[in-house]
Amino acid sequence: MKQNASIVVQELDHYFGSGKLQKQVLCNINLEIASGEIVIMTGPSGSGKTTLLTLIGGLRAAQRGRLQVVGHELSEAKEEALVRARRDNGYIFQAHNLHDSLTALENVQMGLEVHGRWRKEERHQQAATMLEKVGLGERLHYYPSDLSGGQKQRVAIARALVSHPKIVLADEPTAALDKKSGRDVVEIMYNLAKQQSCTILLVTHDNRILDIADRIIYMEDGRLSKAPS
Ligand SMILES: Nc1ncnc2c1ncn2[C@@H]1O[C@H](COP(=O)(O)OP(=O)(O)OP(=O)(O)O)[C@@H](O)[C@H]1O
Repeated sequence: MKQNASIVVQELDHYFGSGKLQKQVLCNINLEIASGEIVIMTGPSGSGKTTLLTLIGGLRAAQRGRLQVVGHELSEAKEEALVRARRDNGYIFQAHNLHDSLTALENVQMGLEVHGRWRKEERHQQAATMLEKVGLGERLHYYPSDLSGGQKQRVAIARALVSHPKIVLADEPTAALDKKSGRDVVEIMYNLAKQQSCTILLVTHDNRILDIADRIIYMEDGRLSKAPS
């Protein structure tokens, strides 16, 4: 194991269902991601990418194998430990998952509230600064319904990164966006992550953004393999 590894996965298997309906979706996954590394995971639909991402994020419990994320052992973690581990990560999904009844500023502040670490004025200030960094300084009080798809995804990025997480997990962050907005969104995410030395694991089918990766990994039939050239 490398000393500065922020994600270590060893001999990880995962199954859905039980009995005759049991289906293995991850087989013997071994993966190390260094701190600050930006890794893109590609592969056919249904190959297990989201399942691996959710296991690493502590969004579901690992069944077999070893999973260590920023020093936390998740393989045998109880629910409370998974909840704590989840708080330490930033998440960006295809559907931005913003609260429609909250403004951009309030949505980003929620990324800080879960930590209970900052006072209200600090949360306000940090969220506003983050929205300025993603180019939405003029839209702090807009509701998601008044923002474009790319702008909503930029709010989601600000929310994911405002607490300076060590890891950001992103699942198809550009899928709902046109080429230009998709590109803008990943470049903003890339620049912020590099400034904050944040590790990113990003799942995508979008070939147009592969160049932002330090490394590309490929999943096929539940196994990690070399990407086809
Ligand atoms: N909650 C679940 N219960 C049962 N089977 C599931 C569940 N979630 C995923 N699967 C199955 O596990 C396999 C892997 O799914 P997963 O979503 O991880 O693939 P993926 O590579 O992310 O696909 P896509 O690129 O389409 O998002 C698929 O066959 C899927 O149908």
